[in-house]
Amino acid sequence: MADPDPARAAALHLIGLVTQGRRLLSEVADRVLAPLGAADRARALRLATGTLRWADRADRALGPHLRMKPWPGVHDAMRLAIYEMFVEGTPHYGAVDAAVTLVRGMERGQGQAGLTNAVLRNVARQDGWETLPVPRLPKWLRKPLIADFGKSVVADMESAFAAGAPLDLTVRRDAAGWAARLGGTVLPTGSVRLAGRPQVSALEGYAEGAWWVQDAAAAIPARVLAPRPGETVLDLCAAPGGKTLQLAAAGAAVTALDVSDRRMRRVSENLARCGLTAETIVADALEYDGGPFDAVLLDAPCSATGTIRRHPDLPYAKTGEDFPGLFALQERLIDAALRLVRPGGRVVFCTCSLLIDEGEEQIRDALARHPGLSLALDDLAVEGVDPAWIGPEGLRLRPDYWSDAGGMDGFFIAALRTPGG
Ligand SMILES: C[S@@+](CC[C@H](N)C(=O)[O-])C[C@H]1O[C@@H](n2cnc3c(N)ncnc32)[C@H](O)[C@@H]1O
Repeated sequence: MADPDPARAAALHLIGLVTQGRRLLSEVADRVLAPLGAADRARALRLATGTLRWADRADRALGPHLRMKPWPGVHDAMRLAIYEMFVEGTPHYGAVDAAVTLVRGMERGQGQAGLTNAVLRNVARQDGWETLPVPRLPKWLRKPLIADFGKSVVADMESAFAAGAPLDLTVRRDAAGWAARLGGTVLPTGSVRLAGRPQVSALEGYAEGAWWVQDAAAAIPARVLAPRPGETVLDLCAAPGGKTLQLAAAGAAVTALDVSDRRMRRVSENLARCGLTAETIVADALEYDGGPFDAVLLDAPCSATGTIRRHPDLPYAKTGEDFPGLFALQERLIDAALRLVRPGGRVVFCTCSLLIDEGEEQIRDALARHPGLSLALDDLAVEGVDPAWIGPEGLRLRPDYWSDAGGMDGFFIAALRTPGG
């Protein structure tokens, strides 16, 4: 029996941890990929991510050839082979043989190898991959999104998730110059978008911190906060620090706080690379009592459903069961942010979520809880933001916006003013 190719074996292991173990790739990838060399690590991650991105369409291709659902591990091996054949263009016999080898290596897998071979050969002979529907979100997420946005918008979001995400950079100065040097384009909001998937740390400007990787949508909250030089700004959930860097680069006196010591080290590394300074504090925001600050940025922990373009594992790893706990935490974090800002100060609340419970609803509830708190909708009209994206509670960014230019992460951003001052 041929040995399985290590990158494919690691990819299948990762896929199983997501689909059966309900773990996010970000939680398990480092450990699973550690024994591999750099090239195999990158390939395994690409195969796992791509397979999960296209798994729903692979299941449609498999449907006519299966009388009953295969074992979960066998099912994932079939999805991997189908992804390789139809998306990566791997020669069919190679992808099928690799899947059969992987299945043979499973406990009691000998008996499943024939089925895997027969089914995959049938799928390989079938035309029409491109005409199958765009991969759909699972019901637990699709249903609430349809209730909030309608079927056609959700279909557009699903197309954006299938398309994946380009690499966006926030540059400290001279966006046009860096776009020209790196072969990218300047987006309407000022981020630089690169084509392809270059190795980030090898690009010109990385080592000296002339720019950092940050999705174009994720760069907007700090622009909405618009810190002035010398203002005291608290970045309340700061790690890994993309927004801290923006605030510090604008000349604010930044305090960056996060509950995670490990993640906070990333903030310090990022600040050091960019030659920027901020006070860094590892603490629970709910217990922190510094300040008061001129402004607070609260990028709250959330479902991260706005980032599925880059994390197609999320719909398979999550079920939505743990989200109500996040909604409650967001509410308490908003109250903490309002306590830490000076009277008449600014609070920008944001989440990389598509769920209105983590956006519009949070703001409606906060306004009801805090008499005198007001919205500063004008602050949301930063350069490049389409006014049509601004709703009564805040700025709703969707993955299907800028679809011709590569989309953006889903985000909700609200600008609040405390009374007094
Ligand atoms: C969405 S991420 C922040 C991303 C970050 N603002 C950036 O731009 O790179 C949410 C962060 O909230 C932190 N967090 C969660 N609960 C917290 C709490 N109670 N106090 C402080 N930080 C918390 C997490 O550790 C995580 O780093």
